[in-house]
Amino acid sequence: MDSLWFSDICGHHVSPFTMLDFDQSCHRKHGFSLENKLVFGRKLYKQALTIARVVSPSQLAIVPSPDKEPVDPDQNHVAWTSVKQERWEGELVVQGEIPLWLKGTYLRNGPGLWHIEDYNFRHLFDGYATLVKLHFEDGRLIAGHRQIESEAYKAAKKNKKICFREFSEVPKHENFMAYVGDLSKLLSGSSLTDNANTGVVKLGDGRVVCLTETQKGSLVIDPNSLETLGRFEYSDSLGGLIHSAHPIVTDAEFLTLLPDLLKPGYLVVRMEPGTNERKVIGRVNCSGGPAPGWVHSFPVTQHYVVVPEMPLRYCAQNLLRAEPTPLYKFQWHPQSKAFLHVMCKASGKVVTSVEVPLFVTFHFINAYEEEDEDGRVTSIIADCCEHHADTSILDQLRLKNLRFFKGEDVLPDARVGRFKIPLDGSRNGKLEAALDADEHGRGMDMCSINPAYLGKKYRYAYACGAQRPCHFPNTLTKLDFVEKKAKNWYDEGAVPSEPFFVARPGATEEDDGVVISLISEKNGGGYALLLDGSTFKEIARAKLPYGLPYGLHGCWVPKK
Ligand SMILES: CC(=O)/C=C/C=C(C)/C=C/C1=C(C)CCCC1(C)C
Ligand SMILES: CC(/C=C/C=O)=C\C=C\C=O
Ligand SMILES: [Fe+2]
Repeated sequence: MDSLWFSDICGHHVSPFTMLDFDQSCHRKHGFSLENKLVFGRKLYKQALTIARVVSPSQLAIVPSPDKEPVDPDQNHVAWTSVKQERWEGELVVQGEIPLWLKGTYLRNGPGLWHIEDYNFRHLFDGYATLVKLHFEDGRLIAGHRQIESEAYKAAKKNKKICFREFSEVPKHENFMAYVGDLSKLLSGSSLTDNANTGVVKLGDGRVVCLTETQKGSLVIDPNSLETLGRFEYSDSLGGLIHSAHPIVTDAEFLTLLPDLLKPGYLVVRMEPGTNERKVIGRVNCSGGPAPGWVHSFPVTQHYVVVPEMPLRYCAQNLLRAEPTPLYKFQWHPQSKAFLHVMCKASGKVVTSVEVPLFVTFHFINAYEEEDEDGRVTSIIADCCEHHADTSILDQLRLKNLRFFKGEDVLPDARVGRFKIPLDGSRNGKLEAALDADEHGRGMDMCSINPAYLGKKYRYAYACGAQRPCHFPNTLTKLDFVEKKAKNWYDEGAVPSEPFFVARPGATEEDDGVVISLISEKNGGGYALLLDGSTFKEIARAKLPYGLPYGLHGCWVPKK
């Protein structure tokens, strides 16, 4: 095996020999003018004063101790253990056969480093980004991983402490005045993280960008060397601090949502390949609640953008807090209800806003238009990985919960939630399971589809399901929405990452292609796995020199 070995995460030189038993201890408003910023500033300042009144300065100075690393090393699954070293690259030995048509690079991003010195992070989403590549060519596989050099990561390494606000972590303040100073930095966004640890997308112009929920956390990377090339600077003046972590990216466009926390609503924006300028398609005002619902992702059809308004809403007070709340930067507002808004992509007009049953989702799977016999669009179907309107999944993703699996069946139930949005002016939409959730063990998240079916009527989706008892989705699952059946792949004790579908060039069947996943094994090992998109049977696997931490979302960069 040809391989390059680099220094470990703390800068010590590591040889291939010492590596395998290396010890862990040595891991973004429309015209957001200055005036708006000042209004936002005043609002936040008032909230800060309220918090300061109820919490004494000494309490503000104290950040509660993070969750401790597990004592029992047997419980320390590699999926939840910081990546062993900064970077590695090498060719893998392949068992089985990689189809010769598979030419390109699968990239996967995720939070792979959950400690700085002896400070252990709290939540899965806090980790500093680890980018993984699997380059397929001529039946061979070159793998590699590398830490993303965000300002947040570099500063943490240099100063040996967290320096920016992460998902649940806030830099420790020396005193009350430092806390107030940090609040003013929050207004400009300068204290927010740029730790691009959620997804990676290939823009129509070829640039590859890693993303998270803060706009400043949009970082351009080189898909071959995995080097961080710099920040993706949005050249427009839309302002704001956060956006959806999952833009819809095709060769023709980049669509995303910018939540407006001041005047609750969302801007739907579009960016053309070769530009850095987002243009506003339209604006949706929220139908309920004090703030917009969290928009980690959203679906599109061929002519419409569906804007979800989930009752799990952003919460300005929680953004300001020095210590995490049970729902982190969010708050559950069931009385504010749940809505789906449908915007025409061409005109920017909101064609309908319907109330739907309460729901909780991170990930929309796909959406499409239903027509009558005259070709008129009568309704929209939108599918998501739905957590039964239960926010407890966010808590389940705390590292202490992920690291302590003692065989209890504690993964909250989830299903494929299928929304039906009538376009006849009715005020209510429906939400039902697209298939019996027992087909996939009542676990459901981390989904992909054949990208050729984006926004169109589709039959298949790939996701992670559950073989119970479990505490985290542990199967790779192929969902068939016509037969209402699922095929499941399972390896005892292993944690598979999001199954990613790559279509065979020239394919005419929706499921003609392969599904790629990276598996973290219970013995500390790991492997890249290829399943046949149709049969869902294994066609190849390749062992990595050491197991990698769990990762989130990926993209495919075809070889030109
Ligand atoms: C990894 C994942 O799925 C989600 C990550 C979410 C992040 C990093 C959210 C970060 C945020 C801040 C750092 C402050 C502003 C609010 C919010 C977007 C939640
Ligand atoms: C890993 C995950 C949910 C698992 C639930 O069953 C959600 C990840 C969200 C971020 O991309
Ligand atoms: Fe996601």
